[in-house]
Amino acid sequence: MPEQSNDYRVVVFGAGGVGKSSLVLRFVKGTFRDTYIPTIEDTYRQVISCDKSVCTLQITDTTGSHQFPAMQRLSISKGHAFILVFSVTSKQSLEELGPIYKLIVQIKGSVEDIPVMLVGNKCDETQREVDTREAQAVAQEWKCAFMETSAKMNYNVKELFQELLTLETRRNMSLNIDGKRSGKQKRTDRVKGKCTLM
Ligand SMILES: Nc1nc2c(ncn2[C@@H]2O[C@H](COP(=O)(O)OP(=O)(O)OP(=O)(O)O)[C@@H](O)[C@H]2O)c(=O)[nH]1
Repeated sequence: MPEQSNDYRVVVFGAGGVGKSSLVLRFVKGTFRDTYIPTIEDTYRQVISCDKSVCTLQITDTTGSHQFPAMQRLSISKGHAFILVFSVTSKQSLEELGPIYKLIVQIKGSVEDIPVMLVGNKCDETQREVDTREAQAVAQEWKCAFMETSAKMNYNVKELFQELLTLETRRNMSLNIDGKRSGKQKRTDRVKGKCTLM
């Protein structure tokens, strides 16, 4: 799918089977499947309203299997916002996000300038390995937002993408107020004004 210059690019990372594709498919198509089909990489587009115009949310669902470091770096370089997904049923899936978070910081400089959401999916499951407080503590340490979701029950899915846009809107506003815009920040400044899902 060709990229367009006004695309706002969101990249979804996380270990295999945590529910990345399920979250994206629930959001974009409103569907959910119980069967597990591992993803190589898929990209979806969703039109969103930005102020008085529209722009496109481009969502890249990455593979949960081993992704080549060069591919990971490329996805991060091109991304404007990131969703880091783990499953609340797997502590290991939360731990596996550590290296990807560090790579984002390394490539982007700081996560304070870009919207990053830590997401605990499968919160409908009762057999938890990660409780909410534990995940909140990680999010605090990483200076990013946190949300629990269930792609299965359609819980907090739309809210997750809306929150990401709200973070971006706030970031733009604070940049406007400060009047400071470095070249790097300007590159990610794709959506303007108040952005909402259509
Ligand atoms: N209970 C529950 N199961 C879910 C949820 N989201 C996804 N699943 C199930 O978890 C399995 C894996 O979901 P996927 O969306 O394919 O996971 P993924 O992270 O995209 O996996 P990879 O493509 O390997 O990276 C599937 O069987 C889904 O039905 C959820 O919110 N709750």
